[in-house]
Amino acid sequence: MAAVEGHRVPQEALLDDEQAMLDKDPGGMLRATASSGAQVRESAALAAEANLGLLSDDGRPRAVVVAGIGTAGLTGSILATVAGPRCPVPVIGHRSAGVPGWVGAADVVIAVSASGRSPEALAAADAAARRGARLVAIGNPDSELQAMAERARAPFVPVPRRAPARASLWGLAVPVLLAGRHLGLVKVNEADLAETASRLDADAERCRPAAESFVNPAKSLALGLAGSIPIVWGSSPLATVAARRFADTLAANARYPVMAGALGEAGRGRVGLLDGPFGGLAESSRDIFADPDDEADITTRLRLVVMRDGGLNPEDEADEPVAVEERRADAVVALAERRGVRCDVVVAEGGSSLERLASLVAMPDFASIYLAMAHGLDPMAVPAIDEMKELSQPLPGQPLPEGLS
Ligand SMILES: O=P(O)(O)OC[C@H]1O[C@](O)(CO)[C@@H](O)[C@@H]1O
Repeated sequence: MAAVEGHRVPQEALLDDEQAMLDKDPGGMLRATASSGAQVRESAALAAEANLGLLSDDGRPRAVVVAGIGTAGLTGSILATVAGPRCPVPVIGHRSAGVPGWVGAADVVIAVSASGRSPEALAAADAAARRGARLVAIGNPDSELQAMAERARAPFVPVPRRAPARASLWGLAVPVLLAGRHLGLVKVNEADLAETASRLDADAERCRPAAESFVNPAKSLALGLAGSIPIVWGSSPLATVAARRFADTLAANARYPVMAGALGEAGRGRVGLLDGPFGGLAESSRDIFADPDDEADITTRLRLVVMRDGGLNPEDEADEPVAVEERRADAVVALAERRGVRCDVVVAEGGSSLERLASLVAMPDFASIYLAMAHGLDPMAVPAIDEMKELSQPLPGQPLPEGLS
């Protein structure tokens, strides 16, 4: 096994030392995350140059499949949530190789891969072309994905790969949304994109490494979560996408086990965790006078993060009124308080769904990086992912996914 470096017990002081943090980030994860606003602008310009208009030539599709894995796969959830509950066409995220069996000429496949070479996205592009579905591909220029799109005479949006996929979310998501706009699924306009980019810039400024913990919401969220098991619940479908994103970055960057999901669903089952050995039971038996540095006294505790949406306005066309979501969010905060389970609330802001999503994603993205740093972990290099890829390579002679050779 590769040697794993870092400190099991988080070291708060590390987050006050800007140089130590930058030393722990040789790949530039903080810088890449701070470029989110620039990614929105750049990808909007790149998408405008790609021939996405081709997508609208054949009218509204029967269904749209967004194919890709990891962060690329999350762009499908973003398209679905920004399209909202009244979207006239099903938007389906497909996170394994190829496309669902029913996909045919009436459908659109959006194949997304930051590297332009994930087997999942390549197999989807190949399957879409063979089945006569309309295809659009998004990813690294001069990649296998671009070559496949060209062979299929499909539009390709070349998103330069400057960082790992998880720090390229906005660069990948914007072309997916703009493809969705050409298909009549979303109404994202230029002002929404500009405001989203500005918000991402402003959050990067608030969360910059030089800003100390008491004025830096990402550092204080990271320190709050340090040593706990985070549970992240979203109050609405949009907030749930942000909750899942936070679970992804906490796992990949900080290597924390996280539970994330929709608060509505959690309220019918998983909310029981608040009563259990890591929730209320841990809190009621905790010795508040114990020395926090005494390892024998460290109790693993839950920490709840509630992503609150609040909706754009109370007349939102959702099937569930905003007031119901709001009451549920208040309820879970009250439940946590009654049991002594610590809780953070992140509240969405902004005038469009996209900007609101950005407001729930940006600060927690930084928090996941600071949490990695508090443990002395390089947030970018994840040896387990490389080892996993290496060990799961197909053996010589074993079949590859459909369409790949
Ligand atoms: O976007 P890509 O390059 O297809 O990669 C898919 C996923 O695979 C990883 O690179 C891990 O191998 C993730 O970081 C990423 O989200």
